[in-house]
Amino acid sequence: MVENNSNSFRILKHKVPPSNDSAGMSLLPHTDKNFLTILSENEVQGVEVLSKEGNKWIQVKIPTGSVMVFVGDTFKAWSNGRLHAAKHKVIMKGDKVRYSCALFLLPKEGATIEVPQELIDKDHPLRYRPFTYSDFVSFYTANYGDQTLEIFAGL
Ligand SMILES: O=C(O)CCC(=O)C(=O)O
Ligand SMILES: [Fe+2]
Repeated sequence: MVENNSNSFRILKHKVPPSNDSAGMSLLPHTDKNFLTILSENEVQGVEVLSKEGNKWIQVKIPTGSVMVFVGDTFKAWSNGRLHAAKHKVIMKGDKVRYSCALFLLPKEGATIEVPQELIDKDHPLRYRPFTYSDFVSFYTANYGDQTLEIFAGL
């Protein structure tokens, strides 16, 4: 599915918040919709990740020379929900601009995202119906919201 896949590369500039005392929401809470994201940042941190329990935002400092990897909703679906797609956001504080580079790995065009039989058993019943990434993204663009994957493909 990810063999001969396509990728999308993005450089984001997060501006300094209006006053040094204020903290600015620079990217709203979301899960990535793609398969996997590889993220690097300059020395200006700002990513916060929601704990799996959903009750705590954790500030993340990506060590210099390292990258952060996010499981996207598509990978979560393919794994039958065994992998967690962490919700994250960007909060800007201080007086330095943040630059981040993100490589978004997308499923092969037209590929059906379908849970492999090996990942389904009595303790892990099938949680997601098969879908294509482009249908999922179209649904997401038309219905921005929190539980997009569950609403779109959840069983
Ligand atoms: O800019 C960042 O640090 C995060 C970017 C991000 O989460 C995204 O583009 O999906
Ligand atoms: Fe993201």
